[in-house]
Amino acid sequence: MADSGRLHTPQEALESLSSGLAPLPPEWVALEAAGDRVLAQTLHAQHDTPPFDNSSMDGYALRASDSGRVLPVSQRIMAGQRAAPLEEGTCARLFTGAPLPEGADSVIMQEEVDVRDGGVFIPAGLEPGNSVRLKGREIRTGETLMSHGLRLNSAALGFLAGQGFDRIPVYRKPRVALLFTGDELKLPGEPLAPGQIYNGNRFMLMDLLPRFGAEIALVEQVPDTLEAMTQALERASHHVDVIVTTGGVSVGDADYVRRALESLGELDLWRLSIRPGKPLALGHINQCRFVGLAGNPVSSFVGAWLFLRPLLGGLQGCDDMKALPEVIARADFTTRTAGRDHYMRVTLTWDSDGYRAHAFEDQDSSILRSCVSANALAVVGAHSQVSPGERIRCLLLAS
Ligand SMILES: Nc1nc2c(c(=O)[nH]1)N[C@H]1C(S)=C(S)[C@@H](COP(=O)(O)OP(=O)(O)OC[C@H]3O[C@@H](n4cnc5c(N)ncnc54)[C@H](O)[C@@H]3O)O[C@H]1N2
Ligand code: MOO
Repeated sequence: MADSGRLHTPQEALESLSSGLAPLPPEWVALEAAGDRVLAQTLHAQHDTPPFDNSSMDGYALRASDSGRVLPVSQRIMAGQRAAPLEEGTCARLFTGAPLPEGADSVIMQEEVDVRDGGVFIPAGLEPGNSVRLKGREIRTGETLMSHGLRLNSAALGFLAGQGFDRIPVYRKPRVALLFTGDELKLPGEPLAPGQIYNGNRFMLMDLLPRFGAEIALVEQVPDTLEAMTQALERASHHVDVIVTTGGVSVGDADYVRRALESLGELDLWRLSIRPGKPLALGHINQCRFVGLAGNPVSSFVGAWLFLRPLLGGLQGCDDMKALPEVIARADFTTRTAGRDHYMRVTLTWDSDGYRAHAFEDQDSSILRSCVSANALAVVGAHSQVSPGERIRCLLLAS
């Protein structure tokens, strides 16, 4: 049972989330579907890359010791062709990526030669190895190609393709249920009656969580009753790895989420000493993790970056997602905080003095506009003051 009396630190929330956290089972996926997935095995090079010595220039291959004279051209080699051994005292016309013929040890680019009747004049002093990309220069057979836990970016996919991998072992994506509370919520396209608003969190989280590797398996608008929320949580807990709710975790008369959770599982922690996002609730129903984000859109947004990203990262076996990258920036604003640490939405720009942080003027947790241009969260401790030019810690919003 969570201690409802005091506010918890973000560190305590992260510790609660990481307790018993293990990657989901691995699965094999096609290379083209492996972008942003996390490697479930360390992979080793299956062959040397490049697989053969080849030219890095359009030009001529020769024995470096033959430079300083006119050499007849004995063959022409395009990329993708097989080369014959280089005849003594000749050169081979070849192009970038073409295999170096056996016997040649050097390439000269075509701009540096003089093509004459009967051959090509090669200036003296050519060094062996010139403009040659040696077999295995990038990686050799058996060397570690990529380590378990790496999140695969576009370059990694290209590199794996270069090694001939067409299927990749990755951790299963966490399946997430998104449950929205709030009888005032409608969907864009529907008319708004007095007192109603559109469900912005739905579209924000459906876009954001897949960027953290989640598969959105269920999206539901739950009526504001204890029974409806209990039933929705119960149903979802059988189908997903993580249930995310927004709204209904504070102290209002319609805030049923915690009670519904406690009737089915455990509330591990409730309320953080942060702004925005104070009423965050963490818990579980059997193996299914529960994260109750505060309903204010900025509270949901910030809570997703600070707590759902590391949780989803842990379920995918990715250590890099445990914490957001940090930089120090100079504040471009003045602020004074009360009793909670403030995660201010800022736009970082770079100038000759380093990073500069511009804060959106209205930092209320209902103002999602403050997040639209934000690329970082500036962390300002409780009971403190920031003046322009002061150095502040900023967490980069890099998924
Ligand atoms: N007496 C107190 N009142 C409140 C406290 C408190 O400590 N004592 N905490 C405040 C803080 S801080 C926050 S944050 C909010 C969060 O409360 P809930 O998580 O219960 O959220 P709701 O009350 O359901 O909604 C808050 C606000 O956000 C709007 N909302 C909700 N869902 C969505 C959505 N999907 N898309 C767009 N907007 C949404 C909702 O209409 C409310 O305006 O509680 C404070 N109150
Ligand atoms: O904690 Mo609430 O998110 O400040 O408004």
